[in-house]
Amino acid sequence: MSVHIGGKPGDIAERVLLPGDPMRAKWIAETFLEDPVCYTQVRGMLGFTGTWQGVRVSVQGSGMGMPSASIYTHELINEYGVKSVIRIGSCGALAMDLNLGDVVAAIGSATDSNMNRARFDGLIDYAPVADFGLLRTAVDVAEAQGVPIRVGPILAADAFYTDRPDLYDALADYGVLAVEMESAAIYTIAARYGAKALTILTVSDHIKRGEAMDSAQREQGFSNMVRIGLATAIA
Ligand SMILES: O=P(O)(O)O[C@H]1O[C@H](CO)[C@@H](O)[C@H]1O
Ligand SMILES: O=c1cc[nH]c(=O)[nH]1
Repeated sequence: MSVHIGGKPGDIAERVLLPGDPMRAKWIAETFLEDPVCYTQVRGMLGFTGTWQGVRVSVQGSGMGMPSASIYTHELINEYGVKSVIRIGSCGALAMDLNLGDVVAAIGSATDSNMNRARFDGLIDYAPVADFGLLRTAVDVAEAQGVPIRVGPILAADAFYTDRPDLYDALADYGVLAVEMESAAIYTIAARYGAKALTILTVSDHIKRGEAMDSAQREQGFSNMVRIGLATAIA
């Protein structure tokens, strides 16, 4: 086991879906995977391995925010040999033409996190980006599944409750589609250690319009995103 994941070597597939919420990991495993086995419950951050369409896939909760997601991404890649991580998350939309339930694929991730400034000594504004092959596959499988997918940049924010909504307005002016809290760290760590990463999100809230999904909308919207994530992972 690693410091934060209880699985033995070999318990985790090379392809991992990474939802923030460990209960979403459980729901994905029980709803979509065949023969899911829970390999970790450390800190309640559940992880499962099973198969989808005959291919081994794991689903690992990563928690909220970049410090937490960094730990799981780092250990999955470096301790368990994971080759691709696909974040499956919720987000708050900034773009006015996005609606609740829409699926977004993050081509790149701006961030207010200090983690990359520390990495590059404050001298470089590193640009965390998706793996192009995974992104292209996700777009293709979404099209094949008949699910519209919006590709564009997002913001990975440290704070869920912001004191600076004016900055969100400014980012929207630059085409930033939505806000979540993990993608920049996942993209950076995957790049650093030679793995592939993609973030796929479902719009659970519209920040500018003050809208939020109800539970029925969440389930259907998240199902679309999970199917795209799984099909991308095994392609
Ligand atoms: O739905 P998840 O994957 O947790 O993602 C979003 O939801 C959490 C905030 O409610 C943050 O983790 C944010 O990134
Ligand atoms: O508004 C939102 C919704 C989901 N996740 C976020 O980080 N922000």
